[in-house]
Amino acid sequence: MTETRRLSLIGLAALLALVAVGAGPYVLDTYSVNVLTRSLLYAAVALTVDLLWGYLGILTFGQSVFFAIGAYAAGLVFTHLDFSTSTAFLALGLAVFGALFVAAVVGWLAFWHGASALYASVITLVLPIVATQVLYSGGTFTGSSSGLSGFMSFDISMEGWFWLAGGFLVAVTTLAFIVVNSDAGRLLVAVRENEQRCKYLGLDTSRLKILVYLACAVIGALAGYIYAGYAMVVAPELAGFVFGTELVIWTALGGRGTLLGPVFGALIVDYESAQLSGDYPFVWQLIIGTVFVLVIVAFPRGLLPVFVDVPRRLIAMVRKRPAAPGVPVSLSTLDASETQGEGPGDGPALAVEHVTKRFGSLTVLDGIDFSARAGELVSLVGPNGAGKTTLMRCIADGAERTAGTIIVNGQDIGRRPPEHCVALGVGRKFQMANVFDTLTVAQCLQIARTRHARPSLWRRASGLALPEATMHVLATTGLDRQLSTPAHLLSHGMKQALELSMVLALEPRVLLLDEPTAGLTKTERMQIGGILTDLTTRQGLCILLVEHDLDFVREISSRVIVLHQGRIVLDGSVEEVVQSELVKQVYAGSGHAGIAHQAQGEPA
Ligand SMILES: Nc1ncnc2c1ncn2[C@@H]1O[C@H](COP(=O)(O)OP(=O)(O)OP(=O)(O)O)[C@@H](O)[C@H]1O
Repeated sequence: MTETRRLSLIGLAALLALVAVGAGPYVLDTYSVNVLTRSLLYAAVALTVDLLWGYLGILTFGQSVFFAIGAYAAGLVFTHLDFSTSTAFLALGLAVFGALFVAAVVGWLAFWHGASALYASVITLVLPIVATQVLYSGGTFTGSSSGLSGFMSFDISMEGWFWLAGGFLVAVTTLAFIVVNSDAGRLLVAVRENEQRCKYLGLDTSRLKILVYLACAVIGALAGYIYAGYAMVVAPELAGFVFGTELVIWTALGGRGTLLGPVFGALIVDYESAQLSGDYPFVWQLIIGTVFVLVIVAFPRGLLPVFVDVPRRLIAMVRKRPAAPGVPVSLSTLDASETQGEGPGDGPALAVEHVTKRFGSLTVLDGIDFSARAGELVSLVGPNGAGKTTLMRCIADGAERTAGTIIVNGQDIGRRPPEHCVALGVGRKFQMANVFDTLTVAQCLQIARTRHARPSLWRRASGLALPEATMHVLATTGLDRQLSTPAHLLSHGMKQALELSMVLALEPRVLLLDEPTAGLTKTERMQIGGILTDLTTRQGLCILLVEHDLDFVREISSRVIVLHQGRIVLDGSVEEVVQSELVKQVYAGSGHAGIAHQAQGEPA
């Protein structure tokens, strides 16, 4: 399907939804129109819970607070300053800026560098409790536990409020649908799936989370503002933990990560709750709770995925092949002039000076000193626990080391986080293949190019230009024929190759590879060896390689550094290392006789 056709279909669906909203007051009774107006606004807030939880992986109980900020901005202004056109705009401004201010403070606290998802959830859990207490203690200003009522509002009919609430919901849902399905929206899934990989691809995930959180806060506040105008009553319960949790329940019930699921979940459950609370005032909550438990036990992904998956599987069975996820992407090679060619000049590409790393009283690295030039492949070998991976971590993340200096391309990395080290030219491949499992090969590569090619907020690109080094890996390993394959279906070797391609797509000048051949077949090892040699000799990359396969090290290294108990015991040519008595003792002493055996011509 072409992009134009896809966007036209979304537009058509939005138009049909607007027609349904327009027809609502003519086919529904007055009671239903009244209740559904509230449900439509609640559904818009449930949508923000889905964006944060379903797409970004942040379980939040605090979205009720932003709804209440919008509602109270209107309630307070219309109560204390009377209603007029100017006070209506004042209240709207207060709603938006109040929500932005609170979201900025909470977002900064919840998503600062290094904060875990649990930490963010706890903060959003505390938020409604604090907000409710503030409203309770506001005396006559906030109306305390009774809230505010009896204020004047917009002169709009009940049908008008229904259309306004419905139009608002259709607008935010359509917008959210377009954004989450765009190239930029895919970043949300990438962060949810593997935030660490995102950071090491140079993406500022904290900033992305805060931006989405701010947008969700504004949507919640606007819904609250409309609610106050229509209901003409606001109460502390709007900011409460119970409402915040209900939003999460509606999202889970409808199907998180689907947008439409939470919208319908909120509409149906809120509307039915209103009906049941009238018909069965003492047991309605028990009925709703029981249904929720049954649905979640039977359909852990919620209801919408069930309705969507069944027809999708039937179509796939008829076609006798699964539908390929995402649009087909065609690859092209970036022109050499378009790639970042900045090297370190005459100096070393990487300089490690007196680097020390301690975990409490345990010193894992002790005064490491070495440098490496562009075009050099330096292998880091040593027994298990020598500190090789820790040294890689210190080079790729400025916050890791305890002391010492690391200079990349002539620039001190200081205490910079991984995403900033990427900008200096560091690319890190992890020991275990670290990719985005639910995304396709092409989508993983698109995410890796985000730093260089800003993704669209509404379109999905059908072409992807990659640096020559990445194209070389894709062609050599055959990954270029599997662009539509989800990463979790790839073999171990292909996943390793994909991660290497992603790191090379960053156009690094210093490439850190932690056991890239672990678990690979002999053929795959030879392929990777050829690629690494090519990267150093032809592309001029500086590669630091951690490797246990000493045959492999011998074949491709320009230099070998031997680490033992956190210190460099030898830094020399392959032959020097192989001949070294000290190195033989290091390996023999630790039970790893690899180098010692090889020096005597025996297989490792
Ligand atoms: N987070 C941590 N807390 C405490 N000790 C740690 C931590 N991470 C690593 N270590 C210790 O640091 C030492 C070096 O670990 P590291 O993983 O760097 O070794 P390595 O040379 O890469 O080993 P291998 O070849 O087995 O991967 C080990 O003794 C390890 O137990």
